[in-house]
Amino acid sequence: MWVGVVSLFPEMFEALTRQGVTGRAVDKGHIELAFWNPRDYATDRHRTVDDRPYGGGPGMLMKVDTLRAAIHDARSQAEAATGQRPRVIYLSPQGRRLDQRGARELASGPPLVVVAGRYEGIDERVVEADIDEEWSIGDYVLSGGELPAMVLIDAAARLVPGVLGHQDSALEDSFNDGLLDCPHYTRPEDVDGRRVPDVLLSGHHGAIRRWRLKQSLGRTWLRRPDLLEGRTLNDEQQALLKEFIEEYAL
Ligand SMILES: NC(=O)c1ccc(NCc2ccccc2N2CCOCC2)nc1
Repeated sequence: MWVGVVSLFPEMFEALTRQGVTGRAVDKGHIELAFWNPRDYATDRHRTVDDRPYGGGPGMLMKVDTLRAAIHDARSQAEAATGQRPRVIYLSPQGRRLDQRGARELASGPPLVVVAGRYEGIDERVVEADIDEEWSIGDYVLSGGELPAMVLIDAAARLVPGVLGHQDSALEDSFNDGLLDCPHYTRPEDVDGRRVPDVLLSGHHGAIRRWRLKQSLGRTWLRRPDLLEGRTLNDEQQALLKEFIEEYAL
Protein backbone atom coordinates (compact mmCIF):
# COMPACT_ATOMS: atom_id res chain seq x y z
CA MET A 1 0.00 0.00 0.00
CA TRP A 2 1.42 3.36 -1.08
CA VAL A 3 0.68 6.34 1.17
CA GLY A 4 1.81 9.92 0.62
CA VAL A 5 1.55 12.19 3.66
CA VAL A 6 1.24 15.97 3.49
CA SER A 7 2.13 17.35 6.92
CA LEU A 8 3.99 20.17 8.63
CA PHE A 9 5.22 17.63 11.20
CA PRO A 10 6.42 14.54 9.27
CA GLU A 11 8.59 13.46 12.20
CA MET A 12 5.39 12.61 14.11
CA PHE A 13 4.89 9.69 11.70
CA GLU A 14 7.99 7.94 13.03
CA ALA A 15 5.52 6.38 15.46
CA LEU A 16 4.33 4.38 12.42
CA THR A 17 7.54 3.97 10.44
CA ARG A 18 9.86 2.95 13.26
CA GLN A 19 7.73 0.77 15.50
CA GLY A 20 5.90 -2.53 15.57
CA VAL A 21 3.70 -4.03 12.91
CA THR A 22 3.69 -0.95 10.70
CA GLY A 23 7.42 -0.40 11.13
CA ARG A 24 8.15 -3.95 9.99
CA ALA A 25 5.66 -3.60 7.13
CA VAL A 26 7.52 -0.49 5.95
CA ASP A 27 10.87 -2.31 6.25
CA LYS A 28 9.48 -5.24 4.25
CA GLY A 29 7.98 -2.97 1.62
CA HIS A 30 4.34 -3.98 2.27
CA ILE A 31 3.73 -0.31 2.95
CA GLU A 32 5.43 2.64 1.34
CA LEU A 33 5.20 5.96 3.19
CA ALA A 34 6.43 9.21 1.61
CA PHE A 35 6.24 12.74 3.00
CA TRP A 36 5.68 16.22 1.63
CA ASN A 37 6.00 19.20 3.94
CA PRO A 38 4.30 22.44 2.82
CA ARG A 39 7.10 24.36 4.54
CA ASP A 40 9.50 23.08 1.87
CA TYR A 41 7.49 25.04 -0.69
CA ALA A 42 7.66 28.35 1.16
CA THR A 43 9.68 30.96 -0.75
CA ASP A 44 9.68 33.82 1.75
CA ARG A 45 12.41 34.43 4.29
CA HIS A 46 10.25 33.27 7.20
CA ARG A 47 9.09 30.15 5.35
CA THR A 48 5.48 31.06 6.06
CA VAL A 49 2.93 28.21 5.98
CA ASP A 50 -0.08 29.85 7.61
CA ASP A 51 -2.29 32.73 6.58
CA ARG A 52 -5.01 34.91 8.06
CA PRO A 53 -8.69 33.98 7.63
CA TYR A 54 -10.90 36.24 5.49
CA GLY A 55 -13.68 37.59 7.66
CA GLY A 56 -11.44 37.74 10.70
CA GLY A 57 -11.79 35.52 13.71
CA PRO A 58 -9.25 33.73 15.89
CA GLY A 59 -6.46 31.56 14.57
CA MET A 60 -4.92 31.01 11.18
CA LEU A 61 -5.40 28.68 8.25
CA MET A 62 -2.83 26.71 6.27
CA LYS A 63 -1.44 28.91 3.52
CA VAL A 64 -3.01 27.97 0.18
CA ASP A 65 -0.05 28.02 -2.23
CA THR A 66 2.41 25.99 -0.14
CA LEU A 67 -0.28 23.43 0.79
CA ARG A 68 -1.48 23.03 -2.80
CA ALA A 69 2.09 22.62 -4.08
CA ALA A 70 2.74 19.85 -1.55
CA ILE A 71 -0.51 18.04 -2.39
CA HIS A 72 0.23 18.36 -6.10
CA ASP A 73 3.68 16.78 -5.77
CA ALA A 74 2.39 13.99 -3.53
CA ARG A 75 -0.35 13.25 -6.07
CA SER A 76 2.18 13.19 -8.94
CA GLN A 77 4.49 10.87 -7.05
CA ALA A 78 1.61 8.53 -6.22
CA GLU A 79 0.87 8.18 -9.92
CA ALA A 80 4.55 7.82 -10.85
CA ALA A 81 5.13 5.16 -8.17
CA THR A 82 1.97 3.10 -8.67
CA GLY A 83 0.54 3.98 -12.08
CA GLN A 84 -2.75 4.73 -10.31
CA ARG A 85 -4.43 8.01 -9.44
CA PRO A 86 -4.45 8.38 -5.64
CA ARG A 87 -7.38 9.03 -3.32
CA VAL A 88 -6.54 12.35 -1.65
CA ILE A 89 -7.93 12.20 1.89
CA TYR A 90 -8.30 15.05 4.38
CA LEU A 91 -8.77 14.24 8.06
CA SER A 92 -11.31 16.53 9.68
CA PRO A 93 -14.17 16.39 12.17
CA GLN A 94 -16.49 16.96 9.16
CA GLY A 95 -15.45 13.76 7.45
CA ARG A 96 -16.85 10.26 6.91
CA ARG A 97 -16.53 8.24 10.12
CA LEU A 98 -13.69 5.71 9.91
CA ASP A 99 -14.68 2.16 10.82
CA GLN A 100 -13.33 -1.32 10.05
CA ARG A 101 -15.27 -1.49 6.79
CA GLY A 102 -13.75 1.85 5.74
CA ALA A 103 -10.28 0.62 6.73
CA ARG A 104 -10.78 -2.44 4.51
CA GLU A 105 -11.86 -0.20 1.65
CA LEU A 106 -8.77 1.97 2.04
CA ALA A 107 -6.45 -1.06 2.35
CA SER A 108 -7.67 -2.65 -0.86
CA GLY A 109 -7.97 0.47 -2.98
CA PRO A 110 -5.71 2.86 -4.89
CA PRO A 111 -2.75 4.68 -3.35
CA LEU A 112 -3.56 7.31 -0.73
CA VAL A 113 -2.43 10.86 -0.22
CA VAL A 114 -3.33 11.84 3.34
CA VAL A 115 -3.43 15.56 4.19
CA ALA A 116 -3.00 16.53 7.85
CA GLY A 117 -4.50 19.90 8.72
CA ARG A 118 -3.02 22.30 11.25
CA TYR A 119 -3.99 25.70 12.63
CA GLU A 120 -7.79 26.02 12.18
CA GLY A 121 -7.84 23.95 9.03
CA ILE A 122 -7.58 24.65 5.32
CA ASP A 123 -9.23 26.91 2.73
CA GLU A 124 -12.51 25.47 1.45
CA ARG A 125 -11.41 25.94 -2.15
CA VAL A 126 -8.48 23.59 -1.53
CA VAL A 127 -10.96 21.03 -0.17
CA GLU A 128 -13.06 21.45 -3.33
CA ALA A 129 -10.16 21.49 -5.82
CA ASP A 130 -7.61 19.09 -4.34
CA ILE A 131 -9.28 16.84 -1.76
CA ASP A 132 -11.23 13.77 -2.91
CA GLU A 133 -12.60 12.59 0.47
CA GLU A 134 -12.84 13.89 4.01
CA TRP A 135 -12.61 11.30 6.79
CA SER A 136 -12.96 11.60 10.57
CA ILE A 137 -11.70 9.22 13.24
CA GLY A 138 -14.43 10.29 15.66
CA ASP A 139 -16.50 13.14 17.02
CA TYR A 140 -13.80 15.06 18.84
CA VAL A 141 -11.42 17.85 18.00
CA LEU A 142 -7.65 17.39 17.95
CA SER A 143 -4.94 20.01 17.59
CA GLY A 144 -3.87 18.66 14.21
CA GLY A 145 -4.60 16.04 11.58
CA GLU A 146 -1.42 14.02 12.15
CA LEU A 147 -2.75 11.72 14.87
CA PRO A 148 -5.98 11.03 12.90
CA ALA A 149 -3.84 10.41 9.80
CA MET A 150 -1.73 7.87 11.70
CA VAL A 151 -4.87 6.16 13.02
CA LEU A 152 -6.29 5.86 9.49
CA ILE A 153 -3.00 4.63 8.01
CA ASP A 154 -2.49 2.08 10.82
CA ALA A 155 -6.06 0.75 10.57
CA ALA A 156 -5.66 0.24 6.81
CA ALA A 157 -2.03 -0.93 6.82
CA ARG A 158 -2.65 -3.83 9.19
CA LEU A 159 -5.19 -5.21 6.71
CA VAL A 160 -2.73 -5.29 3.82
CA PRO A 161 -1.91 -8.95 3.05
CA GLY A 162 1.40 -9.97 4.57
CA VAL A 163 1.48 -7.23 7.17
CA LEU A 164 -0.02 -9.31 9.98
CA GLY A 165 2.13 -12.43 9.90
CA HIS A 166 -0.08 -14.61 12.10
CA GLN A 167 -3.48 -14.16 10.46
CA ASP A 168 -4.66 -15.20 7.04
CA SER A 169 -5.50 -12.11 5.08
CA ALA A 170 -7.29 -9.97 7.64
CA LEU A 171 -9.15 -8.49 4.70
CA GLU A 172 -11.48 -11.51 4.61
CA ASP A 173 -14.42 -11.41 6.97
CA SER A 174 -13.22 -13.50 9.86
CA PHE A 175 -15.89 -14.57 12.38
CA ASN A 176 -15.16 -11.67 14.64
CA ASP A 177 -15.57 -9.26 11.78
CA GLY A 178 -18.12 -6.78 13.01
CA LEU A 179 -18.20 -8.38 16.47
CA LEU A 180 -16.31 -7.36 19.60
CA ASP A 181 -13.30 -9.50 20.43
CA CYS A 182 -13.43 -12.37 22.92
CA PRO A 183 -11.44 -12.33 26.19
CA HIS A 184 -7.77 -13.41 25.95
CA TYR A 185 -5.57 -15.23 28.48
CA THR A 186 -1.90 -16.09 28.85
CA ARG A 187 0.42 -17.33 31.64
CA PRO A 188 0.15 -17.72 34.59
CA GLU A 189 -2.97 -19.90 34.96
CA ASP A 190 -3.84 -18.14 38.20
CA VAL A 191 -3.74 -14.37 38.65
CA ASP A 192 -4.71 -13.36 42.21
CA GLY A 193 -7.02 -16.36 42.38
CA ARG A 194 -8.57 -15.64 38.98
CA ARG A 195 -8.21 -18.71 36.77
CA VAL A 196 -8.11 -19.27 33.01
CA PRO A 197 -11.43 -20.73 31.67
CA ASP A 198 -10.99 -24.53 31.59
CA VAL A 199 -12.02 -24.85 27.95
CA LEU A 200 -8.90 -22.90 26.91
CA LEU A 201 -6.72 -25.44 28.73
CA SER A 202 -8.60 -28.43 27.32
CA GLY A 203 -6.94 -28.64 23.92
CA HIS A 204 -10.37 -29.22 22.35
CA HIS A 205 -10.02 -26.83 19.39
CA GLY A 206 -13.67 -27.11 18.37
CA ALA A 207 -14.86 -26.30 21.89
CA ILE A 208 -12.34 -23.46 22.08
CA ARG A 209 -13.54 -21.97 18.78
CA ARG A 210 -17.17 -22.16 19.93
CA TRP A 211 -16.34 -20.66 23.33
CA ARG A 212 -14.54 -17.72 21.71
CA LEU A 213 -17.37 -17.15 19.25
CA LYS A 214 -19.91 -17.31 22.08
CA GLN A 215 -17.91 -14.76 24.10
CA SER A 216 -17.62 -12.42 21.09
CA LEU A 217 -21.35 -12.64 20.42
CA GLY A 218 -22.22 -12.21 24.10
CA ARG A 219 -19.92 -9.25 24.59
CA THR A 220 -21.27 -7.58 21.48
CA TRP A 221 -24.84 -8.16 22.71
CA LEU A 222 -23.98 -6.66 26.13
CA ARG A 223 -21.74 -3.75 25.13
CA ARG A 224 -22.60 -2.85 21.53
CA PRO A 225 -26.03 -4.29 20.63
CA ASP A 226 -26.08 -1.80 17.74
CA LEU A 227 -23.45 -3.93 15.99
CA LEU A 228 -25.93 -6.83 15.97
CA GLU A 229 -28.71 -4.73 14.38
CA GLY A 230 -29.50 -5.81 10.86
CA ARG A 231 -26.98 -8.63 11.09
CA THR A 232 -28.20 -12.16 10.39
CA LEU A 233 -26.56 -14.75 12.67
CA ASN A 234 -26.17 -18.29 11.37
CA ASP A 235 -27.68 -21.20 13.32
CA GLU A 236 -24.55 -21.82 15.35
CA GLN A 237 -24.17 -18.14 16.23
CA GLN A 238 -27.85 -17.86 17.22
CA ALA A 239 -27.56 -20.93 19.46
CA LEU A 240 -24.37 -19.69 21.13
CA LEU A 241 -25.79 -16.21 21.75
CA LYS A 242 -28.95 -17.76 23.19
CA GLU A 243 -26.79 -19.86 25.55
CA PHE A 244 -24.83 -16.77 26.59
CA ILE A 245 -27.97 -14.76 27.31
CA GLU A 246 -29.52 -17.60 29.32
CA GLU A 247 -26.37 -17.96 31.42
CA TYR A 248 -26.17 -14.19 31.78
CA ALA A 249 -29.78 -13.95 32.94
CA LEU A 250 -29.12 -16.45 35.75
N1 LIG B 1 -11.97 13.79 14.41
C1 LIG B 1 -10.97 13.89 13.52
O1 LIG B 1 -10.73 13.02 12.69
C2 LIG B 1 -10.13 15.12 13.57
C3 LIG B 1 -9.36 15.48 12.47
C4 LIG B 1 -8.56 16.63 12.53
C5 LIG B 1 -8.58 17.39 13.68
N2 LIG B 1 -7.86 18.53 13.82
C6 LIG B 1 -7.16 19.17 12.70
C7 LIG B 1 -8.20 19.84 11.83
C8 LIG B 1 -8.39 19.34 10.53
C9 LIG B 1 -9.36 19.94 9.71
C10 LIG B 1 -10.13 20.99 10.18
C11 LIG B 1 -9.94 21.49 11.47
C12 LIG B 1 -8.99 20.93 12.29
N3 LIG B 1 -8.78 21.43 13.60
C13 LIG B 1 -7.54 22.13 13.80
C14 LIG B 1 -7.36 22.49 15.24
O2 LIG B 1 -8.48 23.17 15.74
C15 LIG B 1 -9.68 22.41 15.64
C16 LIG B 1 -9.97 22.03 14.22
N4 LIG B 1 -9.33 17.00 14.75
C17 LIG B 1 -10.11 15.90 14.70
